[in-house]
Order: sequence, then C-alpha cells, then structure tokens
Amino acid sequence: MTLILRLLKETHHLNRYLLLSIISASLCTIFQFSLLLLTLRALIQPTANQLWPMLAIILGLGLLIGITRYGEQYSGHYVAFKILSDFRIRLYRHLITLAPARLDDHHSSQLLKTITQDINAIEVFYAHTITPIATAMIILIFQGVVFGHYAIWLGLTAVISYLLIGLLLPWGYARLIAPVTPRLAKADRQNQKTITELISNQFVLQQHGLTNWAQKQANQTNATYAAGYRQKANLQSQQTVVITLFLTITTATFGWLVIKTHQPIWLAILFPLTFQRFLSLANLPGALSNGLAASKAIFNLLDEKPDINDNGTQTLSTGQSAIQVVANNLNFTYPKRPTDRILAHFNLTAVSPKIIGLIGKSGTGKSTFLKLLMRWYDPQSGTITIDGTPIQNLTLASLRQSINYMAQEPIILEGTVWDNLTLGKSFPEAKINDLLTSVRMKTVVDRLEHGLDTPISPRSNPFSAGETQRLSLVRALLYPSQILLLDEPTSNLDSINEAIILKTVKKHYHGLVLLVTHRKSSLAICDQVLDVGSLGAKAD
Ligand SMILES: Nc1ncnc2c1ncn2[C@@H]1O[C@H](COP(=O)(O)OP(=O)(O)OP(=O)(O)O)[C@@H](O)[C@H]1O
Repeated sequence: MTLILRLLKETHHLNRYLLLSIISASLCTIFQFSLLLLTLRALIQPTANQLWPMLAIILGLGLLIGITRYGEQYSGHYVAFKILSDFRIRLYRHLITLAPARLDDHHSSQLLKTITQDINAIEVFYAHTITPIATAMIILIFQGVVFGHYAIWLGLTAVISYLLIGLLLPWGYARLIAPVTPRLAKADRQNQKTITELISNQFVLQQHGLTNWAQKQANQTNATYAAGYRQKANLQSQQTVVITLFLTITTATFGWLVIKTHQPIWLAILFPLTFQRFLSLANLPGALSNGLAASKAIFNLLDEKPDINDNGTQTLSTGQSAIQVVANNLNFTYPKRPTDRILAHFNLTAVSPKIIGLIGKSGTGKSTFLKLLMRWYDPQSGTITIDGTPIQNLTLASLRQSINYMAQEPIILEGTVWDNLTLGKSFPEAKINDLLTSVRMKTVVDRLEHGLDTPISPRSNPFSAGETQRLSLVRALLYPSQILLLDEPTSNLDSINEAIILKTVKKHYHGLVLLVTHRKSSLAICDQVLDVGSLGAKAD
C-alpha cells in the first residue's frame, strides 16, 4: 500500500490526465451500455413512430463513443509515455550522481534492468491498473443502478456478479500468483545470464571441453524457468475457466430473475454484454505484481545516496602547468566490502611536470588510489590535496576536468572517428592530424573509406586494441588537463604500441602523469617510480 501511495505521489502532476482518462473511459462505457440497451429494446419492442428519433440517438451515441474512446486512449497513453520519460530522466539524473562508483561495482547489469525493464513495467502498471479499477467502480454503480431501476434483485445480482468477476476472482488469483512472479523473474534473469555466458564464452568452453557441462547448466536454468512459466500460465488459464463458469452461472441467474420479475427479455440479453470493463481487470494481478516489484527496484535506486557529495565550491586554475598532488594518511575500504582494508595510512606526494610510475602487486590498490583521486569514492579518513586544496573543497566538475583518465580498456562511443576524438568540441583538423601522426594513426585512419568521418561504435570498431588505445590517447591529449592518469594503458599491447604511446605522452604531455603499470619496459620513461605497497596500500 505504501508503494502504491508513493507511486501516486510521485506522479501527482499527471493526476489530471489520469482523471481525464477515467472520465473518458467511464463515459465511453456508459454510452456503449446505452447504445446496446436502446438497440436491443428497439429490436425486441419496435415502435414504428420512434424509428427515426431512435436512429438519430443511436448515431449520436456512436459518435460520442468514438470521441470518448479517443479521449481515453489519448490521456491514457499520454500518462504512460510521460511516466516512461519522467522516470527515465529522473533515474539518469540520479545515476549521474551515483556514477561512476555505482557502475564500478559488479551489479551494473541489475542496474540496466531497472532502467529499462522496470520502468516499462511501471508504465504498464499505470496503463492497466489505476484507470481500469476506477472506471470499473464507476461503471459498477451506474450499471447496478440501471438494472436496479427495473428490479432491485436485478441490480443486486448485477453488482454481485461484477464484484465477483472484477474484484474477488482477480484478487484471489493475485494471491496465488504473487509468490510465483518473483521466482519466475529470478529464473528468467538466471536463464538469460547463463545463455549469454554460454554464447559469449563459447571459445573458452570449447578450449577446455566444457561445452556439454555449460549446456547442461543452461538446460537446468531453462527447465527452472519453464517450470515457473508453466505454473503461472496454468494459474492464468484456470482463472479464465473459472471466470467463464461464473459468467455462465450469473447470466443464467440474471435471466431467471428477469423472467421471475416479469421484466423485458432484452435485459437478459443485455446483461452478459456488460462485463467488458470487469473482464479487463482479470489481467490486473500480473500487471500489479510486476508493477509493484518494478517500482520497488526503482525507488530503491532513487533512494540510494551517492558515495560522494558535490559540495565543494573552489576551482582549480586550468592555465598553470605545475601541480602538486598529496595524499595524506588515507584509509579506505570499498563500501560494498567494508572489512577489506585497501589503503591504510597511505601517503604519496607527486609534483608536476613529472611521470611517476606506480607499481605494486596485483590487487594492492593502485587503481583504487586513482579512483580516490578522481573522487569516485571518498576515503574513510585522510585527505588528498591538489595544490594544497582538499579535493572535497573543489567542485566535482573542476576536479574531473583537471584530470584525464585512460583505462586499460579504451572507451569507444557511438559516432564517427572524429566524434570519438573531439567529443563534440571543435578543434582544428591540423591539430588532430598532428596528434594522429604522433601516435602513428594518421595512415591507419586515412586508409578507412571515410577517414575521420567513419562511423564506429563499441560493437563495430575497425581498429585493433593497440590502435584504439592510441586513438584514446589522442582524445586525452586534445583535452588539456593538469593530471593524466594512465591505468595500465599498454598492458594488452605489444612493445611497438607501448613505445608509441609512452613516447607520445612524454613528448606532448607537460603536466603530472601517474602511470600504473606492471611492465618494467614502461618504467623506462618514468622520472620516479613508487611502490604503492610501501606507501600504505594493501600488502597482500
Ligand atoms: N568496486 C569495487 N568494490 C569492491 N572491491 C573492489 C572494487 N574495485 C576493486 N576492488 C578490490 O580492491 C582491491 C584493489 O583493487 P585495485 O584494482 O585497486 O588493485 P590494483 O593494484 O590496481 O590491481 P591490478 O594491478 O591487478 O590492476 C582488489 O582486491 C579488488 O578486488
């Protein structure tokens, strides 16, 4: 209930459209009911002198049905699409405050599900629950009163039948289906994950003769999913059968009452045609349970507090070339692994212009220190200062603009080669060509049919790993910054690529470079080498 109230509160600005949808839907059903009633009455009890007025009324009702149906669809879809876009925008905005830390942990696939599938489920929830329930209640009263006007027993039978079919049965089945839905969703996720892994890791599986084993795993998760799906489908078919049975019984009872109370026979024909709005409620349990589960996931994400705040007000002056970074007595554990201390009393001083190599055993915390410097996370205690200013006192924008970060896996964006280098800012082509020449990429790019205008994307990248890394160095050099963080940028590359990258950095970069590396050959360009283990990073 709290969830539903919060959903309504969060979308209160759309309430007038919801109301419009409910009013249009109710009017539409009232006009349909009146049309059926008048037509049946005219057919079964024809009166010659009423033919033309009757035809005019029927035509008028037809027109009104069209208009109100349009109003219902228009406002319903408006609410649904607005909710879709509003929640997406809110979630994206919120994610920007949570990222990069939130995307740095290992649950980003769940996050993507929340952004895509869960928002869609909320949209379905609004489209298929609130308006249908409210409309059904209005129609229940209206049709109950109309039938009651002919005979009180007819009115009562109609109301009880509507309640049974629109409320009690769906509610009963909702209780039966409720435990199955999350189980099914979990099995579905597991199944998709297993199959994706089976396909994407096929090479490794074949190499180790594990294809059959992986296939068995996939069959098992698939069987669990299929069993859950069958259970849900069975319950839903059962519900359809029970509803049909109830409809038959209530129609027969109503017909019998019509005869008993000497009412016109067309009332008995009209009655079974008046269930449309109540039958549509039968699908409610599915939409409701999916919608509630989805809103829970979305609200959990929206309620998540960022690991860092952006309360700093100072900015770094961008012009100066010399810069000093000091880490003083840092203590840090990742929020998700609070018992695993990564940095303990960690100290480091680095002054530009200099290339400083950071070395240390795998997992000691070299990349972690870079993440603290970029403020993906804040340390539990200790400070990092740049030119004497604690980085918490700087605006995030200023801090991050003063740092260029190149990771082991270069980032390729959807767009042309030019877009990927310039990130939308305008640069003289000669400057780009110069840098491309420095990293020996000019001829590689020129060989492409459309040169710098060639479209590339993470899925369709015509460059090798080394070439992509060299392009991302050009991007880094185009955007001036005082600090360049290189997180094992050459570890996947051959010595030629490594040499090109390091020589270009040495030649073109005049700020402070922190180079995390395991390769002895990379250390040759460093002015200073620091072993993070001796500075306070995790010893084992
Ligand atoms: N987002 C995270 N959440 C929890 N633990 C993390 C996270 N990122 C890294 N770790 C853990 O922190 C420790 C230090 O990782 P880090 O990547 O800083 O080490 P590293 O010295 O750069 O290692 P390598 O040389 O292998 O790249 C590791 O044990 C790692 O598993």
